[in-house]
Amino acid sequence: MTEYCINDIFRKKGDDGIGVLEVTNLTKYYGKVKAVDDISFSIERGKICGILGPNGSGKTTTIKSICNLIIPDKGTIKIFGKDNRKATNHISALFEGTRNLYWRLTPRENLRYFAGIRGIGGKALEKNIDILLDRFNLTDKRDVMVNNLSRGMQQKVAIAMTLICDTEIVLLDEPTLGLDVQSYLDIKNILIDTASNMDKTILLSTHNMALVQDVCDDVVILSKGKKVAEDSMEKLLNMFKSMTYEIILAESLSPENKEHLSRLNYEFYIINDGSKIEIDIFDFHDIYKIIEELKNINIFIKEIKQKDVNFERIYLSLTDEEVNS
Ligand SMILES: Nc1ncnc2c1ncn2[C@@H]1O[C@H](COP(=O)(O)OP(=O)(O)OP(=O)(O)O)[C@@H](O)[C@H]1O
Repeated sequence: MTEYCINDIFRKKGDDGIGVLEVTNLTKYYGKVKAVDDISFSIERGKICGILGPNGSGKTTTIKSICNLIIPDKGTIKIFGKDNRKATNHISALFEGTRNLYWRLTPRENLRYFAGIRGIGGKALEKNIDILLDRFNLTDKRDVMVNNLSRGMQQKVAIAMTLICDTEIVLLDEPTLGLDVQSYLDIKNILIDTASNMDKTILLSTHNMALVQDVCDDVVILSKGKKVAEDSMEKLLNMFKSMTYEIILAESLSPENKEHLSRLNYEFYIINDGSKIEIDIFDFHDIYKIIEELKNINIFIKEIKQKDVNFERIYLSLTDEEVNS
């Protein structure tokens, strides 16, 4: 067994901009189903990248290909420039919640066992287990059987397992599924802290758009096996901010008026029982056309303002766009 040789598991991040993970033209068929269709993307060191998409869009297939659990039909995956099949020691992964845990072991024993599988042991490991458990607020639970911990605590132990081997890349599939608000906030903060203070590069698959907006630096969006977007969170939010308007009406829309609006070729969101409309436009002139349409059906506008957009709206817009095209 090798001595755990990390001097400072919580070292500061450095060398931003290095391409840690590069996926190029990844394609995978299951029989006749093209699960992943010519996807390329890359992630920089120390960043959290969200891989998102509707059910069946190819996220798990992509993540499992990166871990070398699935052999793709086409494409390459490079970890620090090396073929991923020769670089699995740089990756830790968490799939399907807490399935990596042994229920009859304590958090400390789980972490020790998991590190042991990768040949890590010794006094330094014990010290790092303590540091990790402290960071996850689990010190007082370190000797309690995992079976007797709350769901949120179990999830935190499961995430800690992906960090104990100190791999540069951490892949997390739905890390906050089914958690209460406090556990969700704990894990959200741990993810941000992990990427920025532990120098980890995280690829995160989740359907929780609030989490994505809160923690991700970059996002890759898949739909039906194809990549439909790859950009920084900041750019996407800025881009869509200038295009989302809130229109407050003098009175609520009648069912006939709602139907009239639904027939127009715009993405309307009717709010507050019809007294407010939100709309995403892609051409600035459209806002004048919409004002005109509302005038034509005798709807008076109290106020129009540009709205802070949330990522969920962007996600729906990008994935719908692909579905409808
Ligand atoms: N082992 C398999 N055999 C056959 N088809 C599969 C297999 N695994 C996945 N698929 C198909 O491949 C496509 C992509 O599946 P994948 O699990 O990668 O999507 P996903 O985006 O992770 O979905 P979810 O959000 O539901 O987990 C789907 O059409 C799915 O039915």
